[in-house]
Amino acid sequence: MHHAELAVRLPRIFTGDDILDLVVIGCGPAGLALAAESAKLGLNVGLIGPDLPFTNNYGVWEDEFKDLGLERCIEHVWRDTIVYLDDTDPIYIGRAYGRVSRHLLHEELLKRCVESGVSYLSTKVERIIEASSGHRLVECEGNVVIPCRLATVASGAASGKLLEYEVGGPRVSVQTAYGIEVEVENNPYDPSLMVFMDYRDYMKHKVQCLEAKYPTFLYAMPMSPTRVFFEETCLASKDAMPFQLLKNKLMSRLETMGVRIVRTYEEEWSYIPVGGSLPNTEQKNLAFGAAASMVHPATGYSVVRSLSEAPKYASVIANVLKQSNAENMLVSSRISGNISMQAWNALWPQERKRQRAFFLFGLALILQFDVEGIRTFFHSFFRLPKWMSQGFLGSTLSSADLLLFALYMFVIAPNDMRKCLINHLMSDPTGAIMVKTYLTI
Ligand SMILES: CC(C)=CCC/C(C)=C/C=C/C(C)=C/C=C/C(C)=C/C=C/C=C(C)/C=C/C=C(C)/C=C/C=C(\C)CCC=C(C)C
Repeated sequence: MHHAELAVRLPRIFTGDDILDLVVIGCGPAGLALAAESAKLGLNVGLIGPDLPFTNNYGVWEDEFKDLGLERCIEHVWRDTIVYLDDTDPIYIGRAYGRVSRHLLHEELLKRCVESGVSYLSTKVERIIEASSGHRLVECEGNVVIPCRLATVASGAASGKLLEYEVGGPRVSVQTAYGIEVEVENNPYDPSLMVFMDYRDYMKHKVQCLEAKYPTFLYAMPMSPTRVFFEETCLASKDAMPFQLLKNKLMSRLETMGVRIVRTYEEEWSYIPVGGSLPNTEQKNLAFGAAASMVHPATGYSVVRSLSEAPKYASVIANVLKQSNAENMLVSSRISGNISMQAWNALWPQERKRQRAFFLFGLALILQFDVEGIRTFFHSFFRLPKWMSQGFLGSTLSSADLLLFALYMFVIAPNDMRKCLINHLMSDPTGAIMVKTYLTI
């Protein structure tokens, strides 16, 4: 039912010689949100990409989604969120968590596109080139060419061939997860609490299997006393953890816990590249969402950030286009070369780069821990004042706040962990890069 909705509900891009103000490539949450917000500002916007339903189950903090005016897209809310690290008392985070209905979110973003007058073409983009007039020409499958003044790539982390990234940046790591929504007997989890992380050692009293030594955790959304979404998650690893391994680990975990699956509704494989380089901010094509490296390197979350930055980024794009219009009338017919750069600088100002350098340093820290190390680390993380841990997860701490965050973490961490933090700062290359980025004005 959700198939072909974009094609049915949005007017088709007219492929004559009309020049669109903006073409957005990619129909995920980031692409749809940016297209709608830009068209709302009066731009003539075309959206290009395959017409597919959203496939991932998004989990969000309820307050963040409410702030975006999207609470009606949440299909289930847990009044609190819980973290189990070991056999000591669990940690209550004191924050409601929601499961986003991917159908309602798709529907809502599509509605915003319809209302603001976005046009659409269901096809694959092959490359984007520059016309002699300075316009962008978006070349699609079947020799269809769409001229536009600016093109923004928002087709996720696999947008590589349409964009250039800084060379020599950090290596990409991967967050992988295998999930199932199931009907079960013996669900041990309270249906009023969302299980953000369960890092407990479920194999403690058993012969250790191969999978047990990997530091993965269980993310669980009990929808009712018997229906649960379980997801075995590897927060980050240098090489993607094979899905089969995650699946085996989930199955033996559930078995050890005495949970018996009586029916499977859905299976999910999630692969999220984290870290990696920033896009080259001198290129003429723009990017947004995961394609623009907006995924939080230390958590893998990105949807809320893309949705919340879409209005601001759209207004930057509208302004640079307006400005270049005025300049063109005065000077020549050529689009001035630096308009893309202004948009890039608005997306990745030096302050954002500092924050990201800190997150990459955090990601490298996580990568080197074994299960025991991760438990000790998160014991400290979840004891931070709320504004710090929430701000870290939501990317809302300034670069100065992040230094305070690091110092606080150091103060409350046990001695071994303190040593580890300082060692990491002194010896990991991401530490030196972070210091250098912080010192660049
Ligand atoms: C479907 C989808 C979308 C998905 C699926 C998958 C999943 C389920 C996922 C999930 C995820 C999660 C849950 C995540 C979470 C995360 C977290 C919590 C994270 C956190 C992190 C943290 C960190 C990184 C931190 C860091 C820290 C640091 C770096 C610190 C430092 C410090 C120092 C260096 C010290 C200094 C001092 C002086 C100088 C004295």
